Amino acid sequence: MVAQRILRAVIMGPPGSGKGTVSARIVKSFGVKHISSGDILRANIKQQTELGLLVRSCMDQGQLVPDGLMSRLILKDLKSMEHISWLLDGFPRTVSQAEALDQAYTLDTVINLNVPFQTIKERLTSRWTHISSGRVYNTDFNPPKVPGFDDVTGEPLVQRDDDKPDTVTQRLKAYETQTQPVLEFYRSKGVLKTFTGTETNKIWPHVEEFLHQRIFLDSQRAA
Ligand SMILES: Nc1nc2c(ncn2[C@@H]2O[C@H](COP(=O)(O)OP(=O)(O)O)[C@@H](O)[C@H]2O)c(=O)[nH]1
Ligand SMILES: Nc1ncnc2c1ncn2[C@@H]1O[C@H](COP(=O)(O)OP(=O)(O)O)[C@@H](O)[C@H]1O
Repeated sequence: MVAQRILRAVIMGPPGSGKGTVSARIVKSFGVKHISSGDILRANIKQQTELGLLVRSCMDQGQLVPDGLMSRLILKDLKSMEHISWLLDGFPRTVSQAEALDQAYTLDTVINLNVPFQTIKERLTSRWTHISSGRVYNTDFNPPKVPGFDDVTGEPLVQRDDDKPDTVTQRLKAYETQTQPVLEFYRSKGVLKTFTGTETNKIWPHVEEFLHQRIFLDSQRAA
């Protein structure tokens, strides 16, 4: 099913909560454009752009990239997508970023994946990533068909530098102090929808059902 109207959505949750995995399913079911801030930054690092050189050390240390830079980057991208439904993943991550987004767009919904930190730590150390597409695998949960290689391109997979246990701890701290307040920001606007669990396969049917209803209700209202 393709969304009947332009959908403006954000997916949130701690690092490793399954944002990328759930986003891929949303793209497949609803035909929206997935915009992942982490994928955009990693592509810049890989291509050794000026931006890539600037953000590399922040990311390696599990710290957030400065707000102004991040907001300019994402809002510029969104400008070229006025008539496209999108799902933002990894942005906003601070209240300042949420305010910058709020000044430019009204969101339909914010999907929040609430997964315990202990579950996350185990997942991230076994995450394998195809950097240029953002596709993620996991040695237990969704292993690639050929170990170490991407299913679609056959290119090698890598373990992200920031998925090392120490850096994961740093990223979870950054999430608690800087990103959790964003949940309150969206709760007060009435757009936050939280899904709690430890397994993506159990969370996903609820997300899918919610989005079906959301899109259906909105298109009825617009009619
Ligand atoms: N064991 C397990 N791993 C999962 C589950 N859902 C996602 N993963 C894996 O956990 C890691 C983090 O998921 P990802 O979607 O990249 O999370 P993000 O950091 O929030 O975008 C990846 O290696 C996924 O393949 C799950 O339900 N169980
Ligand atoms: N909106 C953002 N603001 C600041 N830094 C960001 C943002 N998005 C991504 N980053 C940087 O990129 C890193 C990786 O982000 P991401 O790929 O979204 O990780 P994960 O999905 O595992 O949480 C973050 O730890 C941070 O350094």
